[in-house]
Amino acid sequence: MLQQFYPQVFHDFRYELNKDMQIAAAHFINHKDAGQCRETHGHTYFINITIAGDTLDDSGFLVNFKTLKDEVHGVFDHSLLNDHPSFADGLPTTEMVARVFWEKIDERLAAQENRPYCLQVLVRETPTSYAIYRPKRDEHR
Ligand SMILES: Nc1nc2c(c(=O)[nH]1)N=C([C@H](O)[C@H](O)COP(=O)(O)OP(=O)(O)OP(=O)(O)O)CN2
Ligand SMILES: [Zn+2]
Repeated sequence: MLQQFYPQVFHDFRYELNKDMQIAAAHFINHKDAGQCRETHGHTYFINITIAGDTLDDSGFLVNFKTLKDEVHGVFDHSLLNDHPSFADGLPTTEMVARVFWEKIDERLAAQENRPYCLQVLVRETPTSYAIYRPKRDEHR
């Protein structure tokens, strides 16, 4: 599958993991330049999340894969993205979706003692369109 090709992030952490998931969600882009996307429509979003760190927790996990699924799928699956406060500006574009997912994941990871980092969130909105959010080094909490 095309979705199984991922752009890589270069880093020097000891461990890296990747979590894939899909969510079904609707959105509309509230902007004059959005064309047909101003109307509410749905996508199956394909998401790949890259986490890295030097230390594992006492279960031997960098982060539990389930934690990542809970933060994204658990919150956004089968929803209208525009209804979430994170998209109050009315612009749940692919780029913004990737950034919002990164913010939620990074906040959760900041609470872990072993402190893994989310280095990349890839969001594929259609078979021909995807966006990536990669934080700047000083952007982590
Ligand atoms: N930079 C962005 N451009 C567009 C976004 C976006 O989020 N960021 N979104 C849209 C639409 O919401 C649409 O869902 C995706 O657009 P597009 O890739 O053009 O969809 P198609 O399936 O029609 O693509 P084809 O390759 O032409 O079949 C628009 N732009
Ligand atoms: Zn769309």
